Amino acid sequence: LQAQEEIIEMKDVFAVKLKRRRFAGQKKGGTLLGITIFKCLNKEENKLTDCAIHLNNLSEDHCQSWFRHLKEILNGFQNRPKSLKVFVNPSSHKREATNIYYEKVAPLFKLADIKTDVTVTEYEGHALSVIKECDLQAFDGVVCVGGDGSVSEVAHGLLLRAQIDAGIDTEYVSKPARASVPLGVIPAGTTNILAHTLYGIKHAVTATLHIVMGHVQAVDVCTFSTPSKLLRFGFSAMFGFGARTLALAEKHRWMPSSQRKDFAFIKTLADLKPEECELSFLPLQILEEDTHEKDRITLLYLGSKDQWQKIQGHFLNVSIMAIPCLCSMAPRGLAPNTRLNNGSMALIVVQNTSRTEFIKHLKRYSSARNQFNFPFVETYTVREVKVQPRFKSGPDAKENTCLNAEGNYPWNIDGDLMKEASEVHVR
Ligand SMILES: Nc1ncnc2c1ncn2[C@@H]1O[C@H](COP(=O)(O)OP(=O)(O)OP(=O)(O)O)[C@@H](O)[C@H]1O
Repeated sequence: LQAQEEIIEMKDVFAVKLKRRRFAGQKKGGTLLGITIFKCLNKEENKLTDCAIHLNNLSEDHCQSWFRHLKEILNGFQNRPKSLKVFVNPSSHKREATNIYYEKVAPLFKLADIKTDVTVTEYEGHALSVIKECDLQAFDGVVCVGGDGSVSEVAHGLLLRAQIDAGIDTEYVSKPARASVPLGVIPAGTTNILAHTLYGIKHAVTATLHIVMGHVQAVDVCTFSTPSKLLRFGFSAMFGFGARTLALAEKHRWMPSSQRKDFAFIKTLADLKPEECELSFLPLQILEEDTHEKDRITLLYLGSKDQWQKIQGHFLNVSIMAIPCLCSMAPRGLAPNTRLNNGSMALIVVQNTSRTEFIKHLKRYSSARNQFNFPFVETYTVREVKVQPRFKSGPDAKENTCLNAEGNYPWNIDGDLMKEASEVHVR
């Protein structure tokens, strides 16, 4: 019999336990059998899973000394969290976030000896109010179990708290302070664009293991403001079709969520209308070599810095995205021409066109073909954008069904509906 040698790298290990034989119901004691090492395994592309390796040895001294030694090495990994503040949204998707947390996430946190303080949110805005008040310094990170709406509420809360702690006026934030702790995202919602974009996959165990292993990824985030005040922090926004669809879906909250979204999508497509507005943007200077994918049209401004550009017209949709926004409908992303932390945003402008052409453009998001390769689509790499809708008066205004009585225009910010009458400045 030939002994097989296997190497386990400690950087992949996240827990070690003494293994004992116990009878059913027995909590303490038991015959020592050896030690068990828990490691994080990269099973397939982007997917992480945990696996247990049992090392059998009947000597108590031997096992205790190995256990202590391995524990010491694990405690030396400074980037791994020891204490986490967790928010679970029980109403996400089909109400399975609580189950996902207690069945898939919490056992791995326990195994890795991570202390948790869990808030199961009771209403919209609950996580935000807890973050404003809680002792964030007591935690190494915040974890959100839910969909994009929950994550963006928590991200907004963390950034708002960072401004307050840094003594910055939250009415108008010109140079935002960074969040003091990282945010972990466990996908459990209807849309999970943030988790999918961060981890390349929508998978709760993968997300948990990234958190346990202390993997930290810097992510670009934007401020959305009117000329007079900060509206919120966020990662992506849509104005026009993407926002009208959300506004209509929100009006039909009584429908089951996927049915509501399909209905709103089809109805908005049937009533397709352009928005008249003026877009001003500050292009980012990028070197030619940075445009990797040749098949994507990215208009790069190599001209002088700090020069605002303006386009006016009738637009079916305007997307402003600081991250690529991967989802099942768009596996390469809604904005594949930006990166998670390249300090820029993708501005994607869809000019008015026929419904048939617009559908062709939308269909390409799920195919391998370039969704921007149409004469009516323009993409820009920008640092700032201002969107100024042109308010219609007279009979035209009535036709504009998504405008409410106050003349507010809908915005889709990270899947949350926001209504604004004035210019919105994204930075
Ligand atoms: N207990 C609660 N009841 C109702 N809403 C809540 C509760 N807790 C949090 N929320 C709010 O629910 C919203 C949607 O949550 P989330 O995005 O996690 O779920 P979702 O299923 O992806 O949502 P959606 O159906 O909007 O796509 C968030 O804005 C959050 O603030």
